[in-house]
Amino acid sequence: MKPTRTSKAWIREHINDPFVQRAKREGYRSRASYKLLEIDDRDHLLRPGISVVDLGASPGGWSQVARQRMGVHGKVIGVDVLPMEALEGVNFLQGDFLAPAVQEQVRVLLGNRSVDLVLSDLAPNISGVTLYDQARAAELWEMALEFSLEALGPEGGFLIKVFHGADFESFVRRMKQCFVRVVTRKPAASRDRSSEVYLLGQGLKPKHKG
Ligand SMILES: C[S@@+](CC[C@H](N)C(=O)[O-])C[C@H]1O[C@@H](n2cnc3c(N)ncnc32)[C@H](O)[C@@H]1O
Repeated sequence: MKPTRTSKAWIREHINDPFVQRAKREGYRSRASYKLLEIDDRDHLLRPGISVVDLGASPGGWSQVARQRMGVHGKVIGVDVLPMEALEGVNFLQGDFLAPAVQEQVRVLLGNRSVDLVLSDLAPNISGVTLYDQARAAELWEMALEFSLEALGPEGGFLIKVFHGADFESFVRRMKQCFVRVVTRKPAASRDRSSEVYLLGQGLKPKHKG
């Protein structure tokens, strides 16, 4: 297929992107690694020995950062509908996170252990139909939140990528109902023109504690 003008512009921008070049040099699988590195520099989420579930893990940039910063101890479970090349110290599950059977597999991998940190960089494929895409994204946010409420320990954290748009404000309100502390992060590697931001919730409010 002949590349369109927009896809050519995207490829040019991608190749020239300083974070893409840096990721290549430094051995990260995606430019997204720099988003988590910056957030973690500020919020100190990744500590040795914790257990982390990385939703939307492929190609593995966030799981790499988690593993690096946690050292050899602790658990990292990655989930993605796409395949992911194996990463040492990361349990990867390929499947649709919206499927109850896939969430059950994550629980089995966790054993009886509660989760310290749920990361969600989940993003649906964009169809171009705004209302449909927003609804798909909001469904993923809600599922990731529901999973976190059930899986996190009382002091756990939940970092999620969301987009400004129809469901944004109501999702922020939901986060504030569930977590003691909710902050917004927009790391430098998140492009200015992108409506994405990251929400970080920490500490479950009493009615959500297990
Ligand atoms: C922005 S990418 C994640 C990049 C990753 N954090 C990294 O650093 O390499 C978003 C991912 O979400 C995944 N995804 C979207 N919907 C999903 C679903 N329902 N279940 C599992 N993964 C999904 C996509 O396949 C894609 O790999």
